[in-house]
Formats: sequence, C-alpha cells, structure tokens
Amino acid sequence: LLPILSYPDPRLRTIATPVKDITDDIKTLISDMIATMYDAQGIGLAATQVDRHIQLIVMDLSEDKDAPMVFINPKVTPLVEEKQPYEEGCLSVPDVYDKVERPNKVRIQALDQDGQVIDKEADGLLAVCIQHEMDHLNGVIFVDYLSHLKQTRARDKVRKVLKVRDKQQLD
Ligand SMILES: O=C(O)C[C@@H](Cc1ccccc1)[C@H](O)SCc1ccccc1
Ligand SMILES: [Zn+2]
Repeated sequence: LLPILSYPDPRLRTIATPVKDITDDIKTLISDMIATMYDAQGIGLAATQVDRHIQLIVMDLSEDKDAPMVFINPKVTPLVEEKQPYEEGCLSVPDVYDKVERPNKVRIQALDQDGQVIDKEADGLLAVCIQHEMDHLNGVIFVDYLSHLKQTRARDKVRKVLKVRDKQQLD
C-alpha cells in the first residue's frame, strides 16, 4: 500500500506532468493505487495524493469494488453551466466533509492503462469524482473552495485524526 499525503502537505500542491509512455513502472503504480484506494475506502485516488506527480487517476464507483477505471492524461470539460452541490470528502483530508458546487455533466478525454482513448460523457457521482481528482492533479484540494474558517477547522481536524492514527500505530 502507498502512503497518502495529508492536507496541508505542500506536496499536494504540485502540478502533475503528462505521462509520456505507459511503462511497467506506471502499470505497477496503477495497481498499487487501486489497492490503496480500496484499503482507504475511497472511490477515487489521484497520483498526486501518493506523492507521484504524473497525470494519473484511478476510480471505482462499483458496489462490489470490482470495476476499477484508469484515466491517464485526463482532460475534463464541463458540458453544462449550471452547478450542483455535493457533500465531498477527501482521503487527504480525513473526516472532513462539506458541500462543493460543480458542473454535474462533463466530457472526459483520457487514455486507459492500455493506451486506448477514452472519450465519454459523465454525470452524477462520476462527474463529481473525476473533477475532484482532476483538481488533485492541478494541486487543488476541495477545502480550497470553503471559507477560511472552515479551512482552519479542517487543518485542526486532520491534525487530530493523524495524532490518533499515529498513536494507534504505536499501540
Ligand atoms: O480523491 C479522494 O480523496 C477520494 C475522494 C473521491 C471523491 C471526493 C468527493 C466526492 C466523491 C468522490 C473520496 O475520499 S472517496 C470517499 C467517498 C466515497 C463516496 C462518496 C464520497 C466520498
Ligand atoms: Zn481528494
């Protein structure tokens, strides 16, 4: 499993670079990220969150956690103006949830792990998640959309959660 960076780690602000070619190292990273995402009960994970700064996202919105999706060099384009709120969370900001407004219909263009072109429309949770992951590749975290007060509370909350986790590891 890969360690997930926690807010406000500055490495989460790194801009990811495009993947040039899909090497065996990248394929290993993809399977490690999928395992890490499942272990952390996430439905998405961006390479930035595991301190690898390439344009790579994994997601799995299925019930049985048996339908992982891979997006390499993704490009997301909103297809509607109107935005909808969704209660977002983030594996890098544990135990913090808050409403974020995003366009709820987007076009996704990317490559899959075999280098095949993906070009599809997404709405609902898939649209929310892919935009949340795209933000990670651009060094943006969902708390950035919240008030400064909520950002301060988020920092305090994460510090507390990490202290409890570290203590548990020691027990
Ligand atoms: O990028 C991450 O940190 C994983 C995110 C993905 C996500 C964020 C907001 C809305 C949907 C997905 C989450 O931690 S995965 C946990 C989760 C699961 C179901 C619904 C919302 C969040
Ligand atoms: Zn996140």
